[in-house]
Amino acid sequence: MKNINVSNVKGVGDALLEKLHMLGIETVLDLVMTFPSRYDHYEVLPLAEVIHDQKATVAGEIVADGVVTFYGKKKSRLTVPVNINGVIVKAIFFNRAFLKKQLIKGEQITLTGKWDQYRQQLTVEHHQLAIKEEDAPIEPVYLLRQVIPSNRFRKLIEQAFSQYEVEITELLPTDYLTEYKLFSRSFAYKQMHFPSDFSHLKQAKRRLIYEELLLFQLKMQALRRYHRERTKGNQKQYEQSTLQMFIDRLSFQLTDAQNKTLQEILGDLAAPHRMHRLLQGDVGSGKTVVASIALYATVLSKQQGALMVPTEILAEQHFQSLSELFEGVLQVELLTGSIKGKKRRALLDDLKAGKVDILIGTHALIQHDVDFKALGLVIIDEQHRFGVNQRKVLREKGMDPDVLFMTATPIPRTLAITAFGDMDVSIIDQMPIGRKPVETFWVKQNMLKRILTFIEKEVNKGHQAYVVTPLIEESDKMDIQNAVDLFQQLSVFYDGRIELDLMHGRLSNDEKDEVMRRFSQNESQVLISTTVVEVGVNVPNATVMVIYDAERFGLSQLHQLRGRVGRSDVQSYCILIADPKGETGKERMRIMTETTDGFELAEYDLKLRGPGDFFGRKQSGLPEFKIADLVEDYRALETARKDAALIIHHDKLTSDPEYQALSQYINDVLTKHEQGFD
Ligand SMILES: Nc1ncnc2c1ncn2[C@@H]1O[C@H](COP(=O)(O)OP(=O)(O)OP(=O)(O)O)[C@@H](O)[C@H]1O
Repeated sequence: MKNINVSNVKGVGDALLEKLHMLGIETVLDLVMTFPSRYDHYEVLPLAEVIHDQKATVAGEIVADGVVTFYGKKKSRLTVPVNINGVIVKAIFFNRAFLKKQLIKGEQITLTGKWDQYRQQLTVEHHQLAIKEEDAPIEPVYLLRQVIPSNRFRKLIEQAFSQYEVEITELLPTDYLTEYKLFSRSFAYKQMHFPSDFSHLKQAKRRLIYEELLLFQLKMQALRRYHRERTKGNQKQYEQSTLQMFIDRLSFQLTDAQNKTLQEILGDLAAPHRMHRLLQGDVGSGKTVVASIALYATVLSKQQGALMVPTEILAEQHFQSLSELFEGVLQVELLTGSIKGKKRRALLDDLKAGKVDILIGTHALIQHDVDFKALGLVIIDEQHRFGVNQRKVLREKGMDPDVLFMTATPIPRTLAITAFGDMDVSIIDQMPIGRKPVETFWVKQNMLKRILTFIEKEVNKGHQAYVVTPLIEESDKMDIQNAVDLFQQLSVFYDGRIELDLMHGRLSNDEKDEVMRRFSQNESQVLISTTVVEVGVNVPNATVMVIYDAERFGLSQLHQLRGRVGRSDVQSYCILIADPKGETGKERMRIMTETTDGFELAEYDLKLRGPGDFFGRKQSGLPEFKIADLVEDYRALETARKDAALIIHHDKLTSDPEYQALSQYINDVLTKHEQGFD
């Protein structure tokens, strides 16, 4: 079925084929899987309530056999007189002369069509013999972008079913159908297009949602198992005691959660398979140090490590902190887009010769001319799934290192098992000891003076502050203007009492580095910035985060920004300046003041914005489901996940004919993966 070209459906000529292609329909399966976007349902109305020139459903009794008249080439018109609520109405059927035999005197009939009050006639689109309220036809409505008329499309689907229904073979083992009381696959598909009634439609959807989620979970889990069992990693061997000494020398003790995740990661490094793991932890929970230890273990086993981050500021910052951490022990280098010419050449030579132990950078790290001597571990920080393609690039370069993804965005469980279902996941669910939750306030613009005075007080205590200006999506220029204006306003207010600095995307990299250096060494105390400081910036001495026009940000983003403070044991504050108009906006500000738990905020954000928007505009890595909805169908997702795990680990998959279709599906997934097509 999958491979039958849609041109095999009777009636599909070249012109129609082209239109179908425009709709992305290539195969018969694509066609029958183009489900209606909604269903119209017309209640049976008394004739007196039907409005002229509008579509409605009425019901009555055929009072005489119909009469067919032919006109033009092959065109016909069948007129059937029907008594509807005591009025004799002409029911007109165009080009369906064959109905004459069925629509005979005395039959009860329900009709849907356009009503012409003056001619007392109804141009019928649907009809059904027998009258029952609940029998009013449910009309599928397709999203066809006016490429193909709906009627034509419906006919085409009917035709596809009449030719190929038997080819819609069952995927699920019979046990599943029985246990969950699911429709068979072909029946469910057919009901989606031609529902008998709403209860059938619901059941058809239920079946297809389960199927879609199960296949997806099977794919993710098969890939996960593949990474664990079928890949050959480079098993790392090193002196445990040397690593332990390094951990003992840190200026703090690892939290239990850090220790646990570290053990999981070290376990992967030592194991024969390739690591494909996500390290998740709320802002400031201490992921970077765990990553650093993993990098150290890699180098101890005579391999190289790479840390890839989304922005140059972050690359620079990690470079600084890892250089300090490994001073005199390891060779740490930085590679970003702004390192060019001779310097870059020399760095790449050293890298190839194995003189560099750890390379930190942006995605410049995996450009074609960057070759490692023995790359053993790549850590990819932030940006959901942006690493997926990177992994492919690495593989194409002949490198297949262990990969650890890190994210500070707490991802609701539903999304995590969907977006990251093919990975092992380690979670740091605990903050370093002594951290106090950031106190958050929501204020209006007219409180500005008080806020600035508050900042000054904090600065006088030796602390620092960020002031973040709004993100205006349409214009980068306006962002900067906002920041510049604010900088001037604050300069006037503080009148030289406080050292201020300004950071935005248009500064050169050297200028950005200098601004960050000054702020992190407390040479400036207030950093006015656009959102470039959002992720990862670590200046533990900063205790105040002021966010302008906070209503413009998503909750996750606000949480990220707030996470720039509260990174030591000193009490920190976050001030949201916002004047949201709607109730939802107000609710969002309120919840920010009520919780500092990233997971709680994420769940809330998901409900508010839906899964598509959750990760923001960037490519999210979330699959697009045809009918399932990650929020609504959460329970089905859980069931599918459990079932997929059972199926994957069951020997039945290879031996039992009932499981053959699923087994084939998994083989296809893995073959595609091996060929690099996923
Ligand atoms: N166990 C610990 N005890 C005390 N301080 C710690 C501990 N672990 C990390 N830190 C410190 O906490 C701060 C935040 O740690 P780190 O930058 O690793 O967090 P992160 O999870 O990467 O944060 P983010 O996602 O916000 O960038 C750093 O200054 C780090 O030195």
